[in-house]
Amino acid sequence: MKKFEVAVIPGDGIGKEVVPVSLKVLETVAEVHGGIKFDFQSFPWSSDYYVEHGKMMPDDGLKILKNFDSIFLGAIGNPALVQDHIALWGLLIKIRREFEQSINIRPAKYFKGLKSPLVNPNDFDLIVVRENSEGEYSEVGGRIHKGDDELAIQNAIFTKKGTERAMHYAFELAKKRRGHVTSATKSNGIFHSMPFWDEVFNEVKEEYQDVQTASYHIDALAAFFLTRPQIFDVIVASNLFGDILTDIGGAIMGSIGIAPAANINLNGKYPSMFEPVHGSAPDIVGKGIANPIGQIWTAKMMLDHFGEEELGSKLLDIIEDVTNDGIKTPDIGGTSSTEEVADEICRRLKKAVSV
Ligand SMILES: NC(=O)C1=CN([C@@H]2O[C@H](COP(=O)(O)OP(=O)(O)OC[C@H]3O[C@@H](n4cnc5c(N)ncnc54)[C@H](O)[C@@H]3O)[C@@H](O)[C@H]2O)C=CC1
Ligand SMILES: CC(=O)C(=O)O
Ligand SMILES: [K+]
Ligand SMILES: [Mn+2]
Repeated sequence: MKKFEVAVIPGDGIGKEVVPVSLKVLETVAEVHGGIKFDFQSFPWSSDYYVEHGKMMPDDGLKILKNFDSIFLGAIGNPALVQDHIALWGLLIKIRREFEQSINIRPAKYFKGLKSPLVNPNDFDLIVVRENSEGEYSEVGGRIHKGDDELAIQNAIFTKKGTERAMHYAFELAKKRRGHVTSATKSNGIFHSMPFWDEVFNEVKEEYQDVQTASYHIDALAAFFLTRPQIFDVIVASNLFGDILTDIGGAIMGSIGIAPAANINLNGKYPSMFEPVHGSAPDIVGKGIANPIGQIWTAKMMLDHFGEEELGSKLLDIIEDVTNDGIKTPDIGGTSSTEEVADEICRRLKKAVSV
């Protein structure tokens, strides 16, 4: 029996709704598999925790998390309680950085039974490799003066190592897929970092003669996500560009509520973290209508990470079938609740394996 110790952080808002039902799905996966077991330990670190303790997680929070095989996270952010940058940097971004989760992979594909807002969505199947530890997400800079003379400086950080690492990951991934990498740049408007990004991309691509490449400015690339998403295989992007592209990736599938993500630690020193692309969705919290698919698909990525690809792909097939059969939440045109969708996925998992 293989045992996986998973730290669970539901976080804020709908994180607390989609995480529990996804754990039920994972329990069902373990049950039908027979040879794996999950040991979940849940942590209440969140904006509510901040209100009580003045911090998003205890001082030894990272020390506690370090010993787990992975982290399963919902979403962080409740702007009514804590300013967003304090909340995110105090937990989500802290974990990504301190645990050297330098890559964030975020797939998007045409999904059976989903109504894409695109008139002609074609059969797209892409994955964004988002640099996850530097770039435009940075604490470097500052603010001075008050009033009309106030100014803010925000520095973006692009290291050769970090940039190369993201690109190598993208090329290796492309070799296992359709052999194409697109670089998201903006070297016409951004004077230093993006010409550097292009140079590194041109260097790295020399090492992968069998992989085709393209490079587009982020503005045009974002538009191509809408007009011709089928041209993309792997897209490598900086932290901010990747963030923006992947909300669009969710949207063209039919809802941001479906899109999954994996924050990958490459050096094996720390656990990786699995979370959906979406946030805490304060506008729908408490209604029981949050789409659990992003979180469940994220669980599938965690299964892949644990080497359980076969069951992972079965789970994704089932998610797609359930959607296709109309058991879906309102964001994708259904009338089912969060719980009903997850329960149906569990029911079919049991059925698929028992026949
Ligand atoms: N990784 C994380 O934990 C992230 C946290 N946030 C935080 O979440 C809070 C809300 O941010 P927003 O910009 O509104 O982004 P959001 O992703 O939470 O919501 C954007 C829109 O998508 C909808 N939506 C999101 N997930 C859904 C789901 N599973 N099912 C159905 N509809 C869904 C929401 O109802 C909303 O209309 C903020 O505090 C923000 O900082 C935002 C993005 C990522
Ligand atoms: C913070 C955020 O929006 C993300 O990581 O996707
Ligand atoms: K999230
Ligand atoms: Mn985002």
